[in-house]
Amino acid sequence: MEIYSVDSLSGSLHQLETFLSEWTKYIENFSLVNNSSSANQLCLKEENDHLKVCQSLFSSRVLVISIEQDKLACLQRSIDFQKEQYASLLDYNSKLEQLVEQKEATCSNPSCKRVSTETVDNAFSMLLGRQKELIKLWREDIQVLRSNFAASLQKIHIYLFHQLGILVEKFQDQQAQWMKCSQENRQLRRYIQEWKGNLRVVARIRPSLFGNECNNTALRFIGDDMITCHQSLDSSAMSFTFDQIFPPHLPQDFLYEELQPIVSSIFDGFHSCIVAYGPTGSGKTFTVFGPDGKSGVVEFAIRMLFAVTDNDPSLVATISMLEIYNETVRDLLSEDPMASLEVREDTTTGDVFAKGAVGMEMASYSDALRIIQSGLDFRSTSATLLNISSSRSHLLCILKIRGGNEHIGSLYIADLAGSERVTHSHVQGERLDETKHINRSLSCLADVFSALRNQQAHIPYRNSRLTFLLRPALSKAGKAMLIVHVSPEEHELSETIQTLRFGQRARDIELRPTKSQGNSLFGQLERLSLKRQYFSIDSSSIFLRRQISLLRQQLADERRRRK
Ligand SMILES: Nc1ncnc2c1ncn2[C@@H]1O[C@H](COP(=O)(O)OP(=O)(O)OP(=O)(O)O)[C@@H](O)[C@H]1O
Repeated sequence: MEIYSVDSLSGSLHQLETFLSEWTKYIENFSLVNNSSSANQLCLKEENDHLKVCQSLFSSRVLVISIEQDKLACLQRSIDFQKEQYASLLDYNSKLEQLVEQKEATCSNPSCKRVSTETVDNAFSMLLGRQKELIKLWREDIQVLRSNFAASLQKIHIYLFHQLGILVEKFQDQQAQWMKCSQENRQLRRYIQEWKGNLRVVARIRPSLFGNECNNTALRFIGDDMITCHQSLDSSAMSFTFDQIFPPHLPQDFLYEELQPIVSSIFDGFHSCIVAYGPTGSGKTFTVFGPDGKSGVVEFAIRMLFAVTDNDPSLVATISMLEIYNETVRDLLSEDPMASLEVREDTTTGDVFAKGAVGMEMASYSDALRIIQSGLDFRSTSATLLNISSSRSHLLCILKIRGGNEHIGSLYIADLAGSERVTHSHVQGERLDETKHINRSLSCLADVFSALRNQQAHIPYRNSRLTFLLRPALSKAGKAMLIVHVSPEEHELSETIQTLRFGQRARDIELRPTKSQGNSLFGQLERLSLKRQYFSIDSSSIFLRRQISLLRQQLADERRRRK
């Protein structure tokens, strides 16, 4: 609602008063004029019109006044309402002031203050006490839990330690049993092999030189005597069985056990040979001389010889080192290692030798190592694409045992030069000539093996210097071990397969007895004696096994009793 101000109302009343006084003056003037002549009648008419205007003006003013009065009444009502509100507010304020005063009076009273502080203090200290009690209880609980935990932990430790002990014992037991069993197995296999008179063939896989043998999915080892090979992803597996397989990373010493019988056969009057065969870079020199030139097969054989000759001063051990380079035979221990030697045959004994080759007496083990090193210094090696130090010749270390003037036996250890594909090695000139000679003499060796396997009447030993010199060991009176070497690299797979095939075929060779010998009385007697040995070993191993299980039982009983 619009509220009019008091000023605007009083302005309207003032206007009305002014109008009324003007009207009175006008009436007085009119009576004066009425008293005059007719000229005054015109004037009267005008005045009459004017009066009409004034009347209408007056009636409009009256209307305004009544509106203003209404407004005034409304305003008055509003003022009254405000006044009422104000009065009630004042009343409420005074009540509030009273209350505030009362509150202030209460708070300023010291006794009242003390009471409330004490109450709060008491409540607070009570709470604090309760909290402390709770903390103490919790601490005690934690202490108990801790000691329980430590005790449990100790119990668990003792239990686990005990269990571990049992497991270790079991493991050692199993390991010993396994070692014993595999040793017996090997021994039996060796006996069967000797009985059959075969050439022993083992395979050695060198570790990858690029550290990626795990990537080679083509080669798989099955047990300790079988290897399978996939030529391509969709081809079926070829399997090769050997007398023993030496996988990569198997230390050199594992070979020694296999070598023992063949090395010791030298004292039984045999001409034996150990031949390291394989493609270039497959690890033949590593096997024969070791990485340092003194921890290979040669070093092991010499140690074995000295173990016997040291106890028998009548026995003398000698060594010769012959190199077959481009089909010429050289003596690496002679004063002129480049001189070419002739290969001759002693028709009475059947012995084959290089005429004029030095047989150096080995005074001691260290003396032997020195001699070997002096021979190796003259060996023909050179760097090729496939091997940084490739042997370009076949090397024969010939160990002989003499008793007085009598020749007892000999062992030929051959580190053959590696076969290589010229397309792979890209050799030229002198190296190409060497490669051709190497490959040709290796193929002569394969021919000899093939003739032996087929038991041909003529064995082509004389086709190469290598096979001719090895004839005593590769004949029916000889003993031989072929170590085929292969590389695990995938890009050398075809060489690997070729080498494994060569080894596999060699396994079928029977050096003795031949069919006719097998049927002879001597052959039958020999078989019988070997059979007996075989069965006596078998029965003694059964007896030993029984003894072991009995002892184990006793040990277990004793342990139980002590507890
Ligand atoms: N069993 C092994 N463990 C570790 N490294 C090996 C093993 N066999 C071979 N090697 C390494 O492989 C490389 C080639 O070996 P090695 O020279 O013996 O081959 P090779 O067959 O004699 O070759 P070549 O026919 O060309 O003379 C060498 O670096 C050698 O140290």
